[in-house]
Amino acid sequence: MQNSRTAHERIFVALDTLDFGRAEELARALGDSVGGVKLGKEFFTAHGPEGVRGVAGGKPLFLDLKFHDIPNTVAGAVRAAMHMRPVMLNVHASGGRAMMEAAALAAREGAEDAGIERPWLLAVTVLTSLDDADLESVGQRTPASDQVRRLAALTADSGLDGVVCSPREIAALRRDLGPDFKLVVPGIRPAWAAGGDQKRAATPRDALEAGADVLVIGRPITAADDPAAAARRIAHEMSAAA
Ligand SMILES: O=C(O)c1cc(=O)[nH]c(=O)n1[C@@H]1O[C@H](COP(=O)(O)O)[C@@H](O)[C@H]1O
Repeated sequence: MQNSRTAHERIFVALDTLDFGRAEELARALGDSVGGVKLGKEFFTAHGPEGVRGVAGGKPLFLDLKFHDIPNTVAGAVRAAMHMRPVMLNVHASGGRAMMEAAALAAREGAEDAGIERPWLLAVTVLTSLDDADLESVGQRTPASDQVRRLAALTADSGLDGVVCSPREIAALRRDLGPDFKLVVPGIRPAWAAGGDQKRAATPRDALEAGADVLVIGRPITAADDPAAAARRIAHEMSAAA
């Protein structure tokens, strides 16, 4: 996938719903206001690959299935995912180097088999819904910001294109890993939107200024009375930062 230039092209809208009709309607209504759609575990578990192809249509697709398993299993899943023609796909960095290397090889070979351009292969670092106290409760005493940097370095070393991180870590990762490493960023909350379950969040403008490549935004757009207007408002706020 090419790095997008205009603000709205950098937005991938998260269509987190079980309702196929609603996802289709949102994808249609938001068509020109965003750069692409993100379909993840909620929609995929309900509607499978066929549902994903149906909703994405020809739009750029971020397939967010966050694979995390032994290398052989993840490689097979990545290969199968290529038939949904994603431009971005993710695994969990905490699956480790061997898993990520297997995923990278599978993405190269799978894309060739499916006759598509190889998607950006990304690794999720520390979920944006977790803070330092949550990490500590699962035995992880390193602060989220340090853990994200550690996992992002491992991701780069394992040959992936970039990471999914929170807006709070963008600046440090840009310094650590340079301008070409892809930073795809959920946990985006305009000042006028509800925070919900996102704990490491920031505004679209701050995320863009810090150096995000793509912003993943769900409820601030999809739960708005007029989703297309909300997406345009966010793109406008981002343009002010560019
Ligand atoms: O990989 C992701 O996309 C992801 C990683 C992460 O750390 N945090 C996170 O929120 N996401 C996804 O980004 C989207 C954010 O949606 P909203 O919180 O509604 O804006 C959801 O679909 C999440 O599954």
